[in-house]
Amino acid sequence: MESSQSGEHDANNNINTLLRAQTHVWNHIFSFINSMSLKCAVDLGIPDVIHDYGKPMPLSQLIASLPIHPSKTSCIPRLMRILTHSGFFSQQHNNIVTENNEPEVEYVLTDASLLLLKDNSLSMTPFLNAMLDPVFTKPWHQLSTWFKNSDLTSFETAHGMMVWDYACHDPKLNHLFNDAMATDAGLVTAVLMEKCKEVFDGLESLVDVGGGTGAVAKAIASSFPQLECIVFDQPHVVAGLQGSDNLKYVGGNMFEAVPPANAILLKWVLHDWNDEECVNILKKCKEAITSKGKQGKVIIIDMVISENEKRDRESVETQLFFDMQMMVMATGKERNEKEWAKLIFFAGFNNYKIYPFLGVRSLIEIHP
Ligand SMILES: C[S@@+](CC[C@H](N)C(=O)[O-])C[C@H]1O[C@@H](n2cnc3c(N)ncnc32)[C@H](O)[C@@H]1O
Repeated sequence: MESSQSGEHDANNNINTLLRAQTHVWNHIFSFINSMSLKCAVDLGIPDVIHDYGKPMPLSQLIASLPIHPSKTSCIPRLMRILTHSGFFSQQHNNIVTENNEPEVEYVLTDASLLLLKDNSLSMTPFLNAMLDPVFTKPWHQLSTWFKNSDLTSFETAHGMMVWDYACHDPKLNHLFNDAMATDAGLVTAVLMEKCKEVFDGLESLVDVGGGTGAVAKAIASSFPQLECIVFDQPHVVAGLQGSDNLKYVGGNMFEAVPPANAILLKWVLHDWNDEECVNILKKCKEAITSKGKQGKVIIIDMVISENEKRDRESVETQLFFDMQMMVMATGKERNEKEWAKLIFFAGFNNYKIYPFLGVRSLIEIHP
């Protein structure tokens, strides 16, 4: 009797384990539904519509305000349900009833959807638009093919050229990508000014290498009016951009030469490149440093991957996502401290200091 009961118990356990495993597999197969539902809500302007309403927005008002076909109205609650589940909206129940006397839900924004508002200076919408553009999602379908061929990146397998060449030849992608990068500047510079302003103290000149359209350098130049800033990037990226009194744009190739300055900033640049390429970039930066002592430095802003369980699960996942993104789109990777130290010393620098103040990223200061 006892053994038949324990046999039943084992069978139940087995079934539960299998059902849980099945759910796990389904959730991973369908992970893209999170990204695509979010993209749809942003395309429809849902965060802005709720924000402009100025108070918790009843579902019926939301539906009436959206540019959708009348046949789709019953689908909006379903879109809102998954995005509420994933933390982009939250629901309030204020005893409001619809015309049919049914309880009506009201929606408010969360911290995450505030970051998707069009007019928020920290808006991440351009980043979402670029990363979920078919040009950037197509290489994921080629990933296993890439593992079997000799192409440098899966992006190359999908598009026949490297991402930087694609951007050079396609002005639409060039803008999409540059705007995506610029969205990151506001938050990063706010944190820099708050938590490690001393890194910029005493500098007379700074070059932001791979500085894109200059969003970060502009913020630094306005916080430190005595600092001469240069945004250095590929010619097609900086073409036609206007500088200011203490900021100018220079086009060039960081593998050939970097304009001279006390300090060189490399934000979100080295993770695009493999170790050998990084050492070459760092050597060019070292040659460009004009100042001795603690003013002469390279300031790197990138991830330092955690080796142990110090980080929460969501941050670890973000770092792993970025690492895969660098493998698929470029020749780069996200690095742990040991890997950073190796690059830094190989390029001829003497020491480094990590400021872990930037969420999943860090500032690494290195001296010749
Ligand atoms: C990931 S983006 C980072 C942009 C910016 N630093 C930021 O954090 O928003 C990398 C930048 O490196 C630039 N880049 C790529 N190859 C380069 C080269 N050979 N010389 C100079 N810049 C280059 C790209 O044009 C792009 O703007």
